[in-house]
Amino acid sequence: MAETKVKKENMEFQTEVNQLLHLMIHSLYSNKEIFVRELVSNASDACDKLRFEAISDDSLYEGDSELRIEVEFDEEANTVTIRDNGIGMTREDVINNIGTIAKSGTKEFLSKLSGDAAKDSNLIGQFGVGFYSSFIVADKVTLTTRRAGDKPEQAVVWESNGENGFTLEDTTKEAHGTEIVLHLKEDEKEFANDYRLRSIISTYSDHIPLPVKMRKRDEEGKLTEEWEVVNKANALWTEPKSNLKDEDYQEFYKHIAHDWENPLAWSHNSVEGKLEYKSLLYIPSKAPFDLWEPEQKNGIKLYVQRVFIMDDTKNLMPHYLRFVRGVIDSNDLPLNVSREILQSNHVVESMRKASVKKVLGLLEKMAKNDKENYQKFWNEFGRALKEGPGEDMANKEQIAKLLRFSSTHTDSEEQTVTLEDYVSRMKEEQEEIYYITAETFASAKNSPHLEVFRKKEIEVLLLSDRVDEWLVNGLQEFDGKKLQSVAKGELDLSKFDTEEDKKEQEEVDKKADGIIKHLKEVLGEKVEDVRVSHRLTSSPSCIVLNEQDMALYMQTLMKQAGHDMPSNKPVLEINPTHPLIERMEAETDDEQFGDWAEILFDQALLAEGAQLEDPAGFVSKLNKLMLKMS
Ligand SMILES: Nc1ncnc2c1ncn2[C@@H]1O[C@H](COP(=O)(O)OP(=O)(O)OP(=O)(O)O)[C@@H](O)[C@H]1O
Repeated sequence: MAETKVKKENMEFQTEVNQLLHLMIHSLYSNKEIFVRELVSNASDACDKLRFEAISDDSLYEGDSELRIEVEFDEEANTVTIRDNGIGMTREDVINNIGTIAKSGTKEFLSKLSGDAAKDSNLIGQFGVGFYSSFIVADKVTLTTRRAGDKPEQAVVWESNGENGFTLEDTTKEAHGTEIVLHLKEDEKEFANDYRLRSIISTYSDHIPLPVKMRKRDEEGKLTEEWEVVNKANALWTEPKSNLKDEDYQEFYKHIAHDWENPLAWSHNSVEGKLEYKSLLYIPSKAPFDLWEPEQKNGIKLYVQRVFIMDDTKNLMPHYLRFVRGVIDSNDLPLNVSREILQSNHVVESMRKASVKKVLGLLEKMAKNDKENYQKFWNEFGRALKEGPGEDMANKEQIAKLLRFSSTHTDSEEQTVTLEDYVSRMKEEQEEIYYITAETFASAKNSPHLEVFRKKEIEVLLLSDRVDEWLVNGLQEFDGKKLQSVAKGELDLSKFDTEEDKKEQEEVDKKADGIIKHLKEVLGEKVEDVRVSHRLTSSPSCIVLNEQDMALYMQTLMKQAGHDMPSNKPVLEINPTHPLIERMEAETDDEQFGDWAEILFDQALLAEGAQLEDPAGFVSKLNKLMLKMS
């Protein structure tokens, strides 16, 4: 059978790659040398993958099992070459991996870029540029690769100038793995230099567990054919802590997390006894771009006896701690551990439990000793941590102490109030922790439900993150004090009332009997009940839900997302001392009263972020009233 061989073909970059390349070249000029780290990281990942696959099939090594990365340069040709004998890529892999961006959320990410180089370079850092960083310094990149186990003739060359797409051509490559030649731009010659490359490698790649080699020099300083290892090549997590400096931990973090910024904190542990493992866990300083995507790309790197097994995003950390990065290296798991085994393995379970404790302990320490950094952490990852009490009952108490909120005490959007702070400010008679949930901070802060609390100077937590309803459901109580929504159920604040207040209230209640009855008749099936409010001081009415009901703005969101929401009827509460209600009481025209009643009800729904069933009807009634006033 005649073999159809593709000689050379031209292909286009995915639109997003073009955009990213353009931005990168223009935003990252102050950080050019990171291309070495990015390419070395990829090479080391490729070696890890081969080592893992070779556990079940060691013919993949093709007789060369000493995994390594080689870095070479040619001053005259103005090139830098980075080579690995890792897993390599097939033609199809190259098309899928290089020239396209498989990351979900890429479009959204690109739309966030502002054109301001400094800001964008930060964002690009979070996104991770990987292979494309080659084009910061090169005007042509040639990548030659062959998948381990394939025939030498199945190799392929990919080439691009970063602007007009790329070419793919079949070739022959004896060694498996990948070689990348960077043809440096005229003004980036400085990188084709022995000293410069060595120093970049030792800065960024000293502690990756693989040797990075460069050509040895002879006594006269001339390059020889021999290779020497230029990084320390020790798996950082296996080193005793006393050998390591902060910078070592920081650079290693950047390598494994594909991040550019230093982490906020880390915890390095060596566990011996029943189980033996080492862990190195980091809290990043910036949320990765995919933190809110359903699936994350990076997570914890699982090693077994120093052999990389897989990036795990599900089994070694709970979902609410999905931002944690690092390495766990076990001596107890079998080398051929699979994803399925990970899901129900008691060794994994124990390591996970202990690692969660480590992370929570690390956060506790930061919250206590380094408030500024903790606030930074909270602003980036607080919403993820808020998923904790619902997800991890066993650590609920500990997580609760780490939570930060906005409250009427500060009235500021920045979440700084702890539950312990709140409890310490509770009134003597107060037994519950009051909160309100709303779609935005402004609507929480300005909610009519808060009026009486402000008057009586009782603090209320202002919750406006999407996850907050889920949080309060999971948390239920703190320090023996129940969390109570100020917008749900009958509110009894009588214990905070003076005798005089109580008497006044009774009179108001009595006086309101007539209008309450009238409103019930008019609103009929729309409401569960109409009653006098003990919540309002300056608004005429508000909506109150049952204890178990989801907040109205959440019901709206769920409906929009296509969920069927059972609609329990709400309670309308009115403030009989409000001039509007007093004016209504005096109304003798039934039709007019009906319009007022509906408007009163609808506007209370609107204030809760609910959607009106008949918005046009509401507007026309309002217009009718306005015309009468004019
Ligand atoms: N040296 C290599 N050997 C084998 N495969 C490679 C190599 N370099 C890159 N790849 C493949 O190309 C893919 C894309 O690489 P790229 O560096 O763009 O992104 P990444 O490493 O997946 O993520 P990040 O952007 O976070 O670095 C990799 O996931 C890998 O599958």
